[in-house]
Amino acid sequence: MGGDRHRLAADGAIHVVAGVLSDARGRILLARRTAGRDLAGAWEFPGGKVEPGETPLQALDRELHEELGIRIDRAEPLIAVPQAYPDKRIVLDVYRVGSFTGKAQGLEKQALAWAPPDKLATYPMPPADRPVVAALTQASLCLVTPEPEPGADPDVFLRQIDAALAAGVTRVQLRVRSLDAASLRALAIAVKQRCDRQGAQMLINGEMALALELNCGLHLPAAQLRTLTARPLPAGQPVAASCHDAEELRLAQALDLDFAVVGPVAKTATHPEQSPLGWRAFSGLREGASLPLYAIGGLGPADLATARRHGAQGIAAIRGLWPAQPPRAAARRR
Ligand SMILES: Nc1nc2c([nH]c(=O)n2[C@@H]2O[C@H](COP(=O)(O)OP(=O)(O)OP(=O)(O)O)[C@@H](O)[C@H]2O)c(=O)[nH]1
Ligand SMILES: [Mg+2]
Repeated sequence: MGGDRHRLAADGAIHVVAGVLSDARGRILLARRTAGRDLAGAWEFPGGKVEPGETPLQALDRELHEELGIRIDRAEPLIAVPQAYPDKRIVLDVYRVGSFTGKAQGLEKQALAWAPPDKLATYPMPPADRPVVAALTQASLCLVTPEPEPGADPDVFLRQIDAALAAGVTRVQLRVRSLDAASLRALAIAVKQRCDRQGAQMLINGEMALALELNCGLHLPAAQLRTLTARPLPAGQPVAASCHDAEELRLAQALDLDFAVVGPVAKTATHPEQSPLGWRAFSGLREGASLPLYAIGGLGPADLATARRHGAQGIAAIRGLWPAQPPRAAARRR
């Protein structure tokens, strides 16, 4: 609710707040937009437009009180998604409501549903909500592996993978161009085993045949993305792409890819020749797409909150997520 008065963000976008409410079983509350409003029939996170003079949390508390009859005790920022619709631009500013008082009811005749997180993606939702669902259900840290040192013992590389997984990485893009086919295949099998063991997801960069053989994901460099006319793997296997501009993002979305990695956001040691996008341009790209994005380029786990504020579901990094020192082999530890 909220009538016609609403607050515009500094760049002219409509500021919308929405809440993620969970029940004791971890299910998440969705509300169905009623007939006669924009995006009628779509499922959404309850909320609405911020009014002049309100803070985002005051607006969220008011909206959830009007729409559901509850009051917020505690809420934390989850992700803010800039999104361009045909008739307007919004920023969907989503909060995880840690605790609330009252029992949620559909006070505006809207249907409500408590959805298990793994079922969220099956509800038809507005485009701005897709990155929100990704932020709730997918990896926030995506490691892109550095090239193995020439001639180095592959075990050192694998121990570093283990350390990165132990530190919280749950998605790994194996990006290796310097090895011959047999060594790459052996390394990919070993990395996949480690990811499987830790419940992490592996995508291999550029190697479609290996992705099929190992039943893992595929990450497309932008040049390879541009050669495709259809999604290269079945729906169960994730496919992602590196994108640098709106056209590559459109293509990734048209091919129904699962996510894109966009950057470089900041200056990065591994690609010093590329000039950085900056967060403002990242948000501009975010606004025109609805697939989940990872921000990459000079970032680390400490940048996750900033990335989420600009609509990234997570950060991807080589150096930022790679253990600085190869951990010693277990056998040599005393
Ligand atoms: N509440 C909410 N709005 C969303 C979501 N996703 C999304 O694109 N929107 C868009 O954000 C805009 C504001 O939402 P709203 O219609 O709930 O605003 P409101 O409660 O103040 O009601 P109003 O229709 O009386 O102005 C709509 O254009 C809506 O389509 C979402 O998950 N939750
Ligand atoms: Mg509303």
